[in-house]
Amino acid sequence: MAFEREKENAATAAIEFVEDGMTIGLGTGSTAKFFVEALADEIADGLVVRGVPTSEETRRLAESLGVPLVPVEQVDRIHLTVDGADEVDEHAQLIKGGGAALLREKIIANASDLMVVIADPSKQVEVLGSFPLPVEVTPFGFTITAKKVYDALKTSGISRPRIDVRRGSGDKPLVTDGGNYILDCACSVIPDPAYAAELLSVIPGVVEHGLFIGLARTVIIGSDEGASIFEY
Ligand SMILES: O=C[C@H](O)[C@H](O)[C@H](O)COP(=O)(O)O
Repeated sequence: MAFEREKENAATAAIEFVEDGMTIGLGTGSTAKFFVEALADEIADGLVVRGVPTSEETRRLAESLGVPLVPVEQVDRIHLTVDGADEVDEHAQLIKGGGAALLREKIIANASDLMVVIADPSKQVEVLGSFPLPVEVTPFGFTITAKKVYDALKTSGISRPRIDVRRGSGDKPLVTDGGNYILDCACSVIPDPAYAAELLSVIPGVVEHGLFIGLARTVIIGSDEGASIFEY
């Protein structure tokens, strides 16, 4: 797998943001996995924290590693969330959802005192959009919703968006943890992510989109030797 060392170094560096007694949002994906593993090592050494997983995949991983979890309904404060990203630009705006976990990830990140993004250098971009933007939609009426998503992306300045329903096993639409579908929107360039986010958010049938604007305050980029930390 590419960039494993860089991902692991970014994840390990994020441990410095963890303090005893914290409730921590646990992100999803191959980079977040390294963080959950690093956290499990700290817990084995005596750290006392509780995790709130952002996907069933992360819940299973955390349970298998002995990371104590708290049901999201019982959480009154999340001190920190550490999560990966598919793209991060120089304003800490993100595309997320490559692993179909964007809805829970955004709920938890938005509820956290601090969101720390961990990534390898391949995720850094000048302008968001090379990675197809995931948009989570309700199965009911999803073809209608897809047309509205197309119109919204055009209005936001994307010249020729291309939208595909993400497929899972047996070529059926992939179903998220929340029971929804994902539209992958190839945009090439998203000239105004905040405007695109605003337009997508008001479409009936759109449950959530993968643009994370104004949520990440810290970005950690791993390298072969260590990691660089950027504060916003
Ligand atoms: O839905 C998945 C998440 O947004 C992931 O955090 C994102 O896709 C990055 O994953 P990875 O660290 O595997 O590249």
